[in-house]
Amino acid sequence: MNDTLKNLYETVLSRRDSHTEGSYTCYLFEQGLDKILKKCGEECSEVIIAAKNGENHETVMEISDLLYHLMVLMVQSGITLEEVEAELDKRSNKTGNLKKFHSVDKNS
Ligand SMILES: N=c1c2ncn([C@@H]3O[C@H](COP(=O)(O)OP(=O)(O)OP(=O)(O)O)[C@@H](O)[C@H]3O)c2ncn1[C@@H]1O[C@H](COP(=O)(O)O)[C@@H](O)[C@H]1O
Repeated sequence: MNDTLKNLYETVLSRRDSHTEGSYTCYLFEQGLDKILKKCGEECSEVIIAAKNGENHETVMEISDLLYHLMVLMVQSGITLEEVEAELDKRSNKTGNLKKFHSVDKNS
């Protein structure tokens, strides 16, 4: 991914404090958290439907939409990309997670 997500995050962050004409990101920030969450939910559902239908090109498009809207949610909530990366790095040090998840499934 190189710096793609980082660059996207930086663009979204810069939009939060600007009033760029015609910017969809500015529109989302103006609408607020409920709108951003609604879009995250919609895009998530669209990923599921596209994947279920085996439409890989469409799924890539929807995953990209979802990642973008998650970036907007992160900026809105004051969550940095570094925080997510740190959590993923922490998890990468731990393997053999199957048993834990399996026992959770059994109890649900
Ligand atoms: N990655 C994206 C991106 N992905 C999706 N979208 C927009 O997300 C919207 C979602 O489409 P929908 O049909 O679901 O929603 P809609 O009906 O248009 O709008 P709603 O009323 O439902 O909110 C579309 O308008 C897309 O253009 C994005 N808009 C912006 N970016 C990035 O943000 C940057 C800045 O964009 P602006 O803020 O528009 O300048 C861009 O250069 C991109 O890097």
